[in-house]
Amino acid sequence: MQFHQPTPGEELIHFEHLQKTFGPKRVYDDLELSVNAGETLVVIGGSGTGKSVLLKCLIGLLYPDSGRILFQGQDVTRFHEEDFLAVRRRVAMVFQGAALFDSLTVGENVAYPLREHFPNMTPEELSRRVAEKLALVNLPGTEAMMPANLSGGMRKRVGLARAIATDPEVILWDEPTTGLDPITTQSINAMINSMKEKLGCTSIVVTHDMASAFAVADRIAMLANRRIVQVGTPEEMRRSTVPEVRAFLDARQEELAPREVAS
Ligand SMILES: Nc1ncnc2c1ncn2[C@@H]1O[C@H](COP(=O)(O)OP(=O)(O)OP(=O)(O)O)[C@@H](O)[C@H]1O
Repeated sequence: MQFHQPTPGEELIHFEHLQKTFGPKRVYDDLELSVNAGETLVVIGGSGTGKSVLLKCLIGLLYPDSGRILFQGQDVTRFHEEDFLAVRRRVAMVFQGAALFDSLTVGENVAYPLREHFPNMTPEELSRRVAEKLALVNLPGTEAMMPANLSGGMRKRVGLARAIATDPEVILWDEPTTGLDPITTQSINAMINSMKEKLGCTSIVVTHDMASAFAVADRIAMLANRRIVQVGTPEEMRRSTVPEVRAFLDARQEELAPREVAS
């Protein structure tokens, strides 16, 4: 499967009339969403609304019941496993819990997708690429460390280095800041922004964390009632009058507001 180098701003991904059920549970009715090359699109929505399922459908871990998912105009829902290899080289997923192989060193973790996608890469080239990606996530020289000896934030960054090892054009971030302290959260936000600025990557970020959403988003899409109810810039979303968006943001506002302390 061949894809061309996307031009910034062109429509890269289009979820079209997507329907998905799990048994009696309907997750999407008629979901529509476009993602443009070079942008960071954040998907927000309540728990269980189908944010992660959207990412999994894009890389073929799940299939929609009907509708299409166009990647540069090609319908990935019709792809066979071998075609998805080409998609997965271009679209990398950073999983919620970093999902490192605990028995492998940091360097071997980052080299893993390179060995899978480029079996003929020389050991020198492998080491060079691994060192380059670890430096990009501010973990230079950590190749020999074991995942068990890393902090949560470092594990996330190794997970990111592994995800970007194959130089993907698109990065999917599933709850990248969940469970992290404010300082690590900031460094992950900075990482998302720098992937766009330094490497021109397109990102889709799924998150509950509105502070993080506003820190990284070019556009925010809100998933509710089995469809995307609004897509807009952070400013447009802040001023939204769409009831589902208002209710979601107002609830988050209360969570974020400092609590009054009774004297
Ligand atoms: N493989 C699966 N088999 C059955 N049901 C599933 C599967 N994957 C997801 N679901 C269901 O689909 C719905 C959407 O799940 P999804 O993980 O996308 O939600 P989410 O919006 O990412 O939620 P959260 O924010 O809590 O992670 C949920 O009801 C979930 O239980």
